[in-house]
Amino acid sequence: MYDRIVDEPRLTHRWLLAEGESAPRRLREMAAELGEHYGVGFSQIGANLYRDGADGVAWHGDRVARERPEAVVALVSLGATRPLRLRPTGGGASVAFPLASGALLVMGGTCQRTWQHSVPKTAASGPRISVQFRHLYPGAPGVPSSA
Ligand SMILES: O=C(O)CCC(=O)C(=O)O
Ligand SMILES: [Fe+2]
Repeated sequence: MYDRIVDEPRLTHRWLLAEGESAPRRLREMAAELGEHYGVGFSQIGANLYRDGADGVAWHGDRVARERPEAVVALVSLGATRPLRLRPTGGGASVAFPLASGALLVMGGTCQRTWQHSVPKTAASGPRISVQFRHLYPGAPGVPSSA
């Protein structure tokens, strides 16, 4: 995701907790509680702002997947309801998850390798923020490649 080019008109930010960056308290609390629940140490928090329907993100799998056989990516959706779609990697029928404000979607197992996800552009939408929680992977910023 972060090292290759996908169509992503939207505004993004990341906090790298593993590098000692401090995210807002609420987000750190969410990372801690979700991590405890899913049994992983979330070490980075991402936030995307989709300003309107013209913002979106094209089909992709998150980079964490290529470094690990399995990965947990948890995301919390805030604001306008936008569908997050999932399809088998490379194509095929997709399934849509309309994420209302406050919805939690967790992608686990091999999902980032064997499936792709996207948030398609749409004719009209109010603003939406997606907050994602990802865990350490070798070679990630601040993580030795042997980690
Ligand atoms: O907007 C979303 O909920 C998905 C974001 C996403 O797939 C990403 O940032 O990698
Ligand atoms: Fe993603």
